Amino acid sequence: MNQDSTAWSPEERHRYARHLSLPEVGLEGQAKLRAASVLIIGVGGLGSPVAMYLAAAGVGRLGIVDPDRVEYSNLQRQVIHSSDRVGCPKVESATESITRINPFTAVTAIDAALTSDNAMEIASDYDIVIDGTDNFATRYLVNDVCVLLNKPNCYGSIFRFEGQASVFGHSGGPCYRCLYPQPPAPGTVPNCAEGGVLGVLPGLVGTIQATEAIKLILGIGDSLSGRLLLIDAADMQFRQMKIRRNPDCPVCGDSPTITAPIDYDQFCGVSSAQADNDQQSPWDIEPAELQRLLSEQTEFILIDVREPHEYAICNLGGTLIPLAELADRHRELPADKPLVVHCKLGLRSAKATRQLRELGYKDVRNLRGGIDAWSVQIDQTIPRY
Ligand SMILES: Nc1ncnc2c1ncn2[C@@H]1O[C@H](COP(=O)(O)OP(=O)(O)OP(=O)(O)O)[C@@H](O)[C@H]1O
Ligand SMILES: [Zn+2]
Repeated sequence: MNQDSTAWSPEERHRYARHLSLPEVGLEGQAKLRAASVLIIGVGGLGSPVAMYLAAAGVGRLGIVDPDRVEYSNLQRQVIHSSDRVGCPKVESATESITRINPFTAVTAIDAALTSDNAMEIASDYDIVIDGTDNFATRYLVNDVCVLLNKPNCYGSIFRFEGQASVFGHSGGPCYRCLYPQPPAPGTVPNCAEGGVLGVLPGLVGTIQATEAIKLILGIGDSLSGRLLLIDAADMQFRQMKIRRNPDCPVCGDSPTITAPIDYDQFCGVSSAQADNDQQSPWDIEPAELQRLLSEQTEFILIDVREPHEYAICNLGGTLIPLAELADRHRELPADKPLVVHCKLGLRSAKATRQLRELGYKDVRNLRGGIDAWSVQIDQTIPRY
């Protein structure tokens, strides 16, 4: 404990009054909270409620790490940020909010990504780590670092209406790798940007992560270590699954083979997927070239393979045939005219382009980077979503 636990200002006593009257917390517990330090990786959907509640609860020192800037599309769920902070570094915006909530909480803001090179050094300075990130490479990194440093990892993840939470690497309990030894194949699990997410869901999951951290600090209750909580917000069902430590786990098992952070992009196949993505296909068309075709009134058919609800957000006026319907509806398309296919980011339309070529359409091209690239490079009035 880095402070005299009996020295409390009148303001602090007043601020924490409802904790002080709770026998499980009291002055002793509040002193534990004040002496504690928690590292929050990512101040997005999950990290927002985590940081706000830990600050409000009186955790003495918070570290926040995130390389991102606040965007309008974040504000539907990332409640630590506000409209006037769009464009600001997320850690800067979060620091302001935390300090406004509780000036007794010290904040270390790191405006950078947690990587294999910096993670051990950053995490070693904290008692507990909270994973508020949205990608598999970082989840495995956070997991391994926590196991290697023997720090509990309060984990949460969200997708659409569903969430998960657990505590990994705590007093002999399992780790994330014990539960998921292998990452999913790249591109098989859509992220929130592609799949969408109910705005309130990270509030639900993030507050569970914050609750687990507070319980660990206070040494009360039964933590989620060894249990995976599965939340379905649509039906409001909470289920749990027992998870056990895997003695063959490469990081927390009996004979670990991972003794330092590895290359997580490579482990998750991100680097090769990125390389494939970066590699220009001979069937690609750049936004500028499509713009030229449109302005020269060249005869071609523009096809949008997104979903109707995406088309309603913004469109380039193309014919809407969602990718899943293409096999049935391709006959609507003329076989003798050039086709340009697009979607949001260029991945679904790359599949559609392949599919149409296999079906015998000879002149089919894919808008590289999708309507998102069009919005950035050609027409900023088209909203990015
Ligand atoms: N390696 C990392 N180190 C630090 N922060 C990370 C890392 N990887 C991801 N993050 C952060 O985790 C946060 C996750 O938040 P969230 O999933 O709500 O989405 P987002 O990336 O802001 O939103 P969207 O996907 O809709 O654009 C983001 O702020 C992101 O920058
Ligand atoms: Zn493990």
